[in-house]
Amino acid sequence: MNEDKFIQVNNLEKTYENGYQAIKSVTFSVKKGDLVCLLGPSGCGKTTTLNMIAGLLNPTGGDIIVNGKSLLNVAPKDRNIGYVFQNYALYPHMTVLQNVMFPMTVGKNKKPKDEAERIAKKFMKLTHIEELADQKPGNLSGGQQQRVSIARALVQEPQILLMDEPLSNLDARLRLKIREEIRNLVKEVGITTLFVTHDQEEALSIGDKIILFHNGVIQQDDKGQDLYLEPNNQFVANFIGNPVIDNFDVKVANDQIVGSDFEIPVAKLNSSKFRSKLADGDYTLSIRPENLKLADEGELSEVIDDIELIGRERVLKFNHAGISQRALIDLEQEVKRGDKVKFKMNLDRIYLFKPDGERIY
Ligand SMILES: Nc1ncnc2c1ncn2[C@@H]1O[C@H](COP(=O)(O)OP(=O)(O)OP(=O)(O)O)[C@@H](O)[C@H]1O
Repeated sequence: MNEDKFIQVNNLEKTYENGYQAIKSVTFSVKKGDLVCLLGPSGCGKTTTLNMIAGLLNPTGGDIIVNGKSLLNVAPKDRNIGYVFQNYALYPHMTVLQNVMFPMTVGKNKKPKDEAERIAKKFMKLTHIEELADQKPGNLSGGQQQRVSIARALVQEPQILLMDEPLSNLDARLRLKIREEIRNLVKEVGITTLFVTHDQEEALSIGDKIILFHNGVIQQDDKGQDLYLEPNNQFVANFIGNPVIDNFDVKVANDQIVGSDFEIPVAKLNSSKFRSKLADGDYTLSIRPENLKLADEGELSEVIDDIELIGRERVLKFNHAGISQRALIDLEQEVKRGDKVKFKMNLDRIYLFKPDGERIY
């Protein structure tokens, strides 16, 4: 078995019975022990992919191989996969201990009671719910219920763990705490995990890598930092980053990039960063707000409309050719609403996208 391809998804497809193609030839692999996030907007196909791996849905094409073995003809209960749902799915009439022990009291994984209890307590310790053993789920907070469902998924020592938006029912502060706990836990247990989320910040903070979906197609499969710094296309550039990336309509002609009220000679760009030849035509020039610097001379002359404080930085908002844009600056720099300023673009950090989203620079 190749540890780099512990999970191998090959040309996976799913067309629902109504003819809707939710997954279009998706291929990716996951390294043993990694925590990989499936990220994307609502409806992009994350849950469909997870459910095919779990065996809750049948693919209409392709294959899913885990630890060198295809899962396609293996019944869901025999796949040895742990699944943590968004809504916890705990048994309300059972105590926490009974819930966590449950998978070891039925079917082929049935274990003697004292052994089941010992294993349950081991995972309850890891998920910090030992003191809740005799409580019923109805008496627990959302975060505690989620810990119970994670402990219950882990007791069978599954070969992989699937988590579908496990934090979405928690408040913002608890989400931050539990996501750290989940990352520490899966690393401690060493279990290969697929984690579905629509929250880019969550994915960037916990994923060893991120697979970004849109319309049933993988847009980029990379480390978080690479999605941020080297987006494959316009969708990735727009989806990743907070505040969002600035986009300017430009035309390339006569070796100049011409926007509304600014011009950049193509010769000033870094020739090693072109992915293909820059033909004349329409493009979007994109730049992250932190790569616009206040300067005495710069490509953009703007009036600041609004200023927003976020942590140690400030977001300056301005309107360029009818579109609201942003620059991110340090707190120390003096700027007020209504000020006329100039921004210099870091030309090593701009992107040029064709109208179909393909990245050229
Ligand atoms: N049983 C079904 N029949 C037809 N279409 C479906 C069915 N289930 C899901 N879909 C469609 O397939 C697409 C992908 O759905 P999926 O649930 O995988 O998205 P998702 O990325 O997990 O989104 P969310 O975050 O909203 O759950 C959506 O457009 C959805 O409407």
